[in-house]
Parts: sequence; C-alpha cells; structure tokens
Amino acid sequence: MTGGGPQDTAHPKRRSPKAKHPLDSAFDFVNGAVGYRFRSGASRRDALARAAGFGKGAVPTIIDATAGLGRDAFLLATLGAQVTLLERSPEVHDLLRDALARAAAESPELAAVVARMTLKQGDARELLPGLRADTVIVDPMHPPRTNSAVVKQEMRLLRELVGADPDALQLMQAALAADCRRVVLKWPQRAAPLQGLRKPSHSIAGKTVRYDVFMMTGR
Ligand SMILES: C[S@@+](CC[C@H](N)C(=O)[O-])C[C@H]1O[C@@H](n2cnc3c(N)ncnc32)[C@H](O)[C@@H]1O
Repeated sequence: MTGGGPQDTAHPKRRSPKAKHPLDSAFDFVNGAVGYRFRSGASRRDALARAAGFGKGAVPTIIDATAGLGRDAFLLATLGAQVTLLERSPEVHDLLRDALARAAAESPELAAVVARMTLKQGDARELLPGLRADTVIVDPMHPPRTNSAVVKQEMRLLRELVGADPDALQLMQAALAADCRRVVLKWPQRAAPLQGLRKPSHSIAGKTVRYDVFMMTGR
C-alpha cells in the first residue's frame, strides 16, 4: 500500500511542529523510517506479517500486547488488520495516542490505517482475559545490546522510560491462555530463550529478531 502521495515525498524529513518530548521523534508515523516504509508499501511477505498469520486472502485480527512505539501494530494495520494495542506505561500510552492522532490528521490514507488501531492503557496480563483475536503479539523489552543504530537508540530511550520487562514470561503465559489461535513472541535472534517457556510451533527469522510462533491447537 502506498500512503502519502506527492506532497509527502516532497518533504520526506518534515518534522511535527508539536514535537516536544525527547521521544516524540520516535513516536512518528509520518516521517523517518516508519513514514518511508508506509509510502513505499508494506508487504505481507514481511516476517512479522507471516508470523502474525497473514496468508492468501487471510487478514487476522490482532492484539499487540506490548504496543511500545506502535511500529509493529502500525505495519500490521497498514496491511489491513484490525489491531488492539495494549500499553501499560501511561507515559508511553499518551505519546503513542498523540502520535496516532497526528498521523490521522496528516492524510486520509494514514487516517484509514489509524482507524484500524485501538489503543488501550493497562497491563496486558490483566486485559488479555477480556479480549479475543486471531493473533496475540508479544514484544517485551529485549536484553540490552550495544548498537548505535538510530532505531536501537530509540529503543534505549524507551527502555529508560519503561525499564526492563522482567515479567515477560508471565506475559507470555497470559498470552498463551488468551482466547486466540496463535501467539507470536518477537525475540532477539541470538538471545537465550525465555526460561520456562514451552517450545514454539515454529520460528520465522527476521533481520535481527526472530518470531517464535505458538499455535493453539483445538481453538
Ligand atoms: C520493546 S517495546 C515494544 C515495541 C513495539 N513492538 C513496537 O513496534 O514499537 C515493549 C513495550 O511493551 C510494554 N509492555 C511490557 N510489558 C507489558 C505488559 N505486561 N502489558 C502492557 N504493556 C507492556 C512496555 O512498556 C514497552 O512500551
């Protein structure tokens, strides 16, 4: 899908006039890497999309249990999925809510994507039992790495805001008990598995992360 049109490509580095928080540029669906990816078209062949259950004609409903910067959810909504985003940090939730509002005001194409995204504030471990979807995605804060890439720097800033996620295993257990057909854990390619978690049904390799897919048989 291409989103922007000529007026967007003419100003690829335009910044939001309302950006104030140090992380505001990270919460941005109009400019930067996310905006570029949107304008150049998301693909169902993307590792995340395949892990989430996009197939020939299949568009899953999705719960993103760890919304964060909202990038994974935005990509999946760009591909047509209805996505419920859960974020427990009130500050991250508010930054994301404002970024989505800015994106929706930017163009009808972005507004259509944002309309498929429902953001809720709260701990996914408590919210998941009251929700249902085809797929639940879990992307906790990953173990720290020393990498100077901009996207990693944004994740470092996010980590300063929300800390580590030492309860990732409990979140995965809540996801595996949720009313869904599959759970996807996004995890660094080389990191040790979460201690105590059962083996995935299969894994899909991304560039630096892998997507461990847990199929819920009989649901
Ligand atoms: C690594 S970031 C997710 C990045 C996201 N996938 C993206 O594309 O931008 C992890 C986020 O999940 C949130 N989080 C961690 N555990 C959570 C839980 N139990 N419930 C809700 N949010 C949680 C953290 O506050 C943090 O904002």
